[in-house]
Amino acid sequence: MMNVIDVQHLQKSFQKEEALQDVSFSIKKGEIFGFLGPSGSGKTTTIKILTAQLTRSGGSVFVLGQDAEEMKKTENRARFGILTDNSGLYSRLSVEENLLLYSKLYNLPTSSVKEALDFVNLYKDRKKKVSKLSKGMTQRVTLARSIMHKPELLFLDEPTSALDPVNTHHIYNGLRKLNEIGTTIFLTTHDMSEAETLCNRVAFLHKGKIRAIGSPQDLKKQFSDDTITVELVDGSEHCIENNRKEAKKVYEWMNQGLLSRIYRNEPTLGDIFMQLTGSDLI
Ligand SMILES: Nc1ncnc2c1ncn2[C@@H]1O[C@H](COP(=O)(O)OP(=O)(O)OP(=O)(O)O)[C@@H](O)[C@H]1O
Repeated sequence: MMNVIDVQHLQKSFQKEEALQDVSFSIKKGEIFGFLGPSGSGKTTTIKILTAQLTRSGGSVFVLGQDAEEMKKTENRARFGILTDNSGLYSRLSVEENLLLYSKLYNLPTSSVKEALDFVNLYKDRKKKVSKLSKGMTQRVTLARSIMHKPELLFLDEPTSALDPVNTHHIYNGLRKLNEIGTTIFLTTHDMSEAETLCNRVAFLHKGKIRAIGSPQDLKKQFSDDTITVELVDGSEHCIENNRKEAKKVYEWMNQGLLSRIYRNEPTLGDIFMQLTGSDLI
């Protein structure tokens, strides 16, 4: 399958600081790929390079089959959407007026405005001025704008950082639907549960370097210590090895009707990140 994004040995320096060092990864069409890292690890810098807002210092970067620098071109801008901190909305205009302006820019039918507002659960607030919106609402308007033209590729920089759980859930459902109709999604986050809920694959970024890459399930398997926790009806917990010898113990407990719950001990993505880098994701 075609790689929608292909990054090899990407390097970016700001004056003396090396923000990205030899970063390589690729993303296939239809994937939801999570770029996970703490503040300052280089996530936004990567998005900016992929979307031609920043020039790289080294390496090769292909997006939608072309050098990332080509993403500046108008015909390419219509092929992807970006959600970043910088909303670029007109604060004196209403939510709806902002989206109408954008729909005209991209020659979209007016119906695309309602569709996008429904997507972010904001149709009832469409007449509100952007200057009067909360941070979370502003983020939802920006998200509506980034998906209005049904892009092939969507870049989301911390998409739910300002949202409450209800709206986060709403956005997750919307993103899955968008993905089902073929949009490839590249998202950055430092929220591990967000990555687990949404992403087919994730990359851990730390100090400008990729430390691990894979599906959340594979990474958990790879970093699992292969132990099992057995909870008995008296409330006691027993951590045992996942092998034949220990299985006998489990069988005995089961025979005596003492077993309450049994589960494999898997590390969370946060545990794996800590194991690899010695630091937290926040
Ligand atoms: N324009 C710039 N000039 C100088 N240094 C920069 C610039 N942009 C980013 N950096 C530096 O590059 C590093 C990576 O920054 P980046 O914004 O990509 O991190 P991030 O992972 O997106 O962090 P956050 O989660 O806080 O947004 C940081 O050390 C930052 O200070």
